[in-house]
Amino acid sequence: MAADLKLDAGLSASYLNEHDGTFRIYRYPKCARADDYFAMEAHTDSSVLSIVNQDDVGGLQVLRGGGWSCVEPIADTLIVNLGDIMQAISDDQYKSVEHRVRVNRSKERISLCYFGFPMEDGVISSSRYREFTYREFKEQVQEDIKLSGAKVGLRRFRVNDES
Ligand SMILES: O=C(O)CCC(=O)C(=O)O
Ligand SMILES: [Fe+2]
Repeated sequence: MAADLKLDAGLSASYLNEHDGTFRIYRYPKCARADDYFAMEAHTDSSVLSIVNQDDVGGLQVLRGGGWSCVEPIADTLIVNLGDIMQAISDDQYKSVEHRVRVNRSKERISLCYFGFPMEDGVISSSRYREFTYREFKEQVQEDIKLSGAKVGLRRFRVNDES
């Protein structure tokens, strides 16, 4: 992808530095009222990319063509989701995928997720968004969640978007 986007070595290192990743383990308990709740509400990741290792229970869904598609578990297979920063550095060529996790009625689900983040103070340059650092992006996301209860994300930084 770095080659496709013609990023030089310096930019590749700043956007996807091997020291700027977070690893999370999730346990989603089973729930009899699986139709009433989401295990994780719809969102995009703030990462460059996210790598998910899900077990065989399923529940991850991605928004595709206006509808939600299930990401069926495939043994020994990782899922790579693109995040907001990849969308920005690719000038919207690659899209940050909206996804959510459904609750399972009878089985708990375990997933292992790795999030690759850019360097905190590396400047993200794009023709579609004003220049920002990942630190700024993260702080803005937190502020929006605090004020309105929801992430606004990249739209905040879009050139010519006052919302
Ligand atoms: O557990 C999963 O499969 C996805 C988790 C996720 O989307 C997230 O942590 O951002
Ligand atoms: Fe996510």
